[in-house]
Amino acid sequence: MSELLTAAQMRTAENTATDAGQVTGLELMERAGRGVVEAVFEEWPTLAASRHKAVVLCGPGNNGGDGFVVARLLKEWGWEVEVFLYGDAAKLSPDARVNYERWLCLGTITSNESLEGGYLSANFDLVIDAVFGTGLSRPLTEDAWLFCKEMYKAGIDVAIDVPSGFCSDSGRFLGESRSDFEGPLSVALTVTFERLRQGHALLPLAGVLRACAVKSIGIDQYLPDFRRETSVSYLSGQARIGASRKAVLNSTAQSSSHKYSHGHTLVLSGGAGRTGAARLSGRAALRIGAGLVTLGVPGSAQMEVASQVTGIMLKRVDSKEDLSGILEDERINVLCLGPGLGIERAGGLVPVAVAAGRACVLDADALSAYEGRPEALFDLVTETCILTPHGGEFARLFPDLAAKLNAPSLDGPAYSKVDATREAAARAGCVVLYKGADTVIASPDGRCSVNSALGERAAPWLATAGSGDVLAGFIAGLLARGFSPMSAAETGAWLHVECALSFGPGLIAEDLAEELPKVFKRLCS
Ligand SMILES: NC(=O)C1=CN([C@@H]2O[C@H](COP(=O)(O)OP(=O)(O)OC[C@H]3O[C@@H](n4cnc5c(N)ncnc54)[C@H](O)[C@@H]3O)[C@@H](O)[C@H]2O)[C@@H](O)CC1
Ligand SMILES: [K+]
Repeated sequence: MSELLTAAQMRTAENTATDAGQVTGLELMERAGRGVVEAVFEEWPTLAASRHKAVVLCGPGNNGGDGFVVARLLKEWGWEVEVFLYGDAAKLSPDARVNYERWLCLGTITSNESLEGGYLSANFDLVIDAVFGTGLSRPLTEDAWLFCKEMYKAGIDVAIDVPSGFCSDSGRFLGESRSDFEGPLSVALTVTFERLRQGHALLPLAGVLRACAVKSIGIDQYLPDFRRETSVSYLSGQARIGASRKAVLNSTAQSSSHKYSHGHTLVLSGGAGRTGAARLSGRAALRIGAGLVTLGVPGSAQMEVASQVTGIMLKRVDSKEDLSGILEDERINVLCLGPGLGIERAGGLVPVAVAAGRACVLDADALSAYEGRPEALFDLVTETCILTPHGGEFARLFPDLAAKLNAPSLDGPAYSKVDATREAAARAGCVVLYKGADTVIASPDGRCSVNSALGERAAPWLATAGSGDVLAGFIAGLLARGFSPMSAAETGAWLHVECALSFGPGLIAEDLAEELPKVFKRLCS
């Protein structure tokens, strides 16, 4: 269950299932409502044991329909339930209408005038959001916002499918940000169906969700064929590291093969006083399993680096010619450039490094050196390269994509970080890893993954100086071990978060690579 779905993919699956006569929309709605109640009792078992008071806020579409089902089921369970409706009951979608009428056999619809003045927070144990789901196609209208705002102010306990107002493909709140609500936005439990939606893994929505439950509504067989290139994988949870990757990682701890059979990574360092970043990358590459790591250092920094490293070799690299000379050694199969490299030095060395045809991680200054002339970089790089920009570097290389991503989203589905990273990879012609707590990795052929450090994998302490240098080193080390660029980026990013979670708060960048043995031991046991 590691794929993320777009609203369109889910809708297609639902339609295929109903067109095939396997199930009706009404039955799917019943299963969805039942799934929500099940998830609530699983999350808070004490709620199942006694009577409580719930309020369900329903919208005009099928999300609202799910809400009417939940209201009925909780009422039948013995709870006190109130229901609010946004919109005109006469215009409800047909399935929602059926469930609205079923609800009216058990209860009433409370007038929306009661919503104001803290009514929700004062009167209910559980506030359930069934206003809008995956059908939200435009920013909330003013009256829709007024309705939803009361719910946000009270704090949403349960959001059905997606918290209302957020786009389930992009994780973005549609429209301009609301100056009349300052949050904090937080949703205790979000219940969705069959798979997480893409937006559940992306910021800002992913930062709002405290827990997500995924419930089956029996249409798994109608979901897209995830072996196709259009799917987006979700790298989260303990089970996300595939058997083959695990085997290779396992061998890093046990192998008796010759060091050169595990690859040789060359990390290029900046000058005196700026060598720490490359040292972090080098150490990370070594820890993750590169057989050998060499730091390419300018003469002025040789003493500084020599006094700091053990287990890593040093080579003097002052010029392009020095680098070309070193690369005559064909056992060097990976280069890592950027951390602490300096813009000027990067501008000189990147073309030589990339032209050597080895696998290549380009990070930090190796990317910033191409600000204003990104095409020059895209002309150079090949499919053996990986670009690992953070937000600022991404905007330097892909200013138009960054602008699209940052512009207010006026239509759903909104342009997402997945869209931007995929476009970037296609344009650059290589794997792009767009960093963040919601790291997105895309390859030029359209394959894409999201690696999350949010929700159950939240590791805010990972946002520490030097953390990105370690990630570049992890990826370089995995490339040295023979991982493909996409696989190296995915596995490196996943392990990066695992190390942070394993270490916990107080982490500094130096700790990340040192935590790897513990993470490997757990993975391989
Ligand atoms: N289609 C199906 O078979 C199933 C759908 N399910 C539920 O149905 C939801 C999707 O249902 P819908 O496609 O009906 O969409 P929604 O219920 O999410 O919203 C659509 C309704 O909201 C209105 N609307 C959209 N944007 C608005 C805005 N900015 N301001 C005011 N009104 C706006 C639309 O006019 C429409 O009436 C899912 O999220 C899920 O909860 C589940 O019941 C499972 C089965
Ligand atoms: K909702």
